Amino acid sequence: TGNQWGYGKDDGPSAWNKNYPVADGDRQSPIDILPHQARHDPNLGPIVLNYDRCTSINIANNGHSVVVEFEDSDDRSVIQGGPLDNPYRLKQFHFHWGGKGCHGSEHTVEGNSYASELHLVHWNAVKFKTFGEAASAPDGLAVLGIFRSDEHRWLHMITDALYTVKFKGSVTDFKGFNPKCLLPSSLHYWTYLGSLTTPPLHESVTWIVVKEPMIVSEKQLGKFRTLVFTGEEEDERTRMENNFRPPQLLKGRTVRSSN
Ligand SMILES: Cc1ccn(O)c(=O)c1
Ligand SMILES: [Zn+2]
Repeated sequence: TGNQWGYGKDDGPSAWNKNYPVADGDRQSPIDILPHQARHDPNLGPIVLNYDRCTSINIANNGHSVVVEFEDSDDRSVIQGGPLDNPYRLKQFHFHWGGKGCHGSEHTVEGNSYASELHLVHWNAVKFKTFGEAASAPDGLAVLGIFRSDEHRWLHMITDALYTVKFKGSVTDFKGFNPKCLLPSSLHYWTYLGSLTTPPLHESVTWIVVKEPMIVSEKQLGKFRTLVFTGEEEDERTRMENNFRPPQLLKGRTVRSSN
């Protein structure tokens, strides 16, 4: 009904263009990254993350993923540098993952998927007044994508909280979590202009995909699969997994690489 979408056979990525024609647009995400065809750009400086004063608020199951929201009423936690012309405020982070052990990342590298992908979503509060306004503007969002391949010491803080958000619509407090602990040591990256990977698929994202994957264990990934897409009040329990969109056409875009 209406703008209802999901990852199933009938409401999944191949059906999204019915309600969201931009799905067939010229800067859609994710993409398959070909490192040897990425243009090394010496002008691309390092990514700078100022998360030390970030304020996490809650963790929620929104029926598509598990999301940790942050206080974004000021510039307390921002990403800047790299391809970005100004600081972008951290709004939320969430994950995409696969079924039992198989692929699950959204971006792929030379056709290879990782088990999962973390997205840290930021918005351009210099140019726009609200996240909603930024989300539909070409330079409105910056999403940091981090591949997740096998045991991560800090991830237990997330996986230990997942049982509290098993059902769609559940929200619990999640304070004092700094997502910097989820990042790999080196922040070398690929960057390109793309879109949200879920409806409404706005072509508003400057993607910054970190090359080095973070390590999570199969056990930890298994805990993400204890979540369900459906609400507690619904009778069926549809396990939350394979909530990723496959790679989209590059359509002439250039992918740049930091050093
Ligand atoms: C804003 C937004 C919404 C969904 N997803 O998957 C994203 O990566 C970013
Ligand atoms: Zn995402």
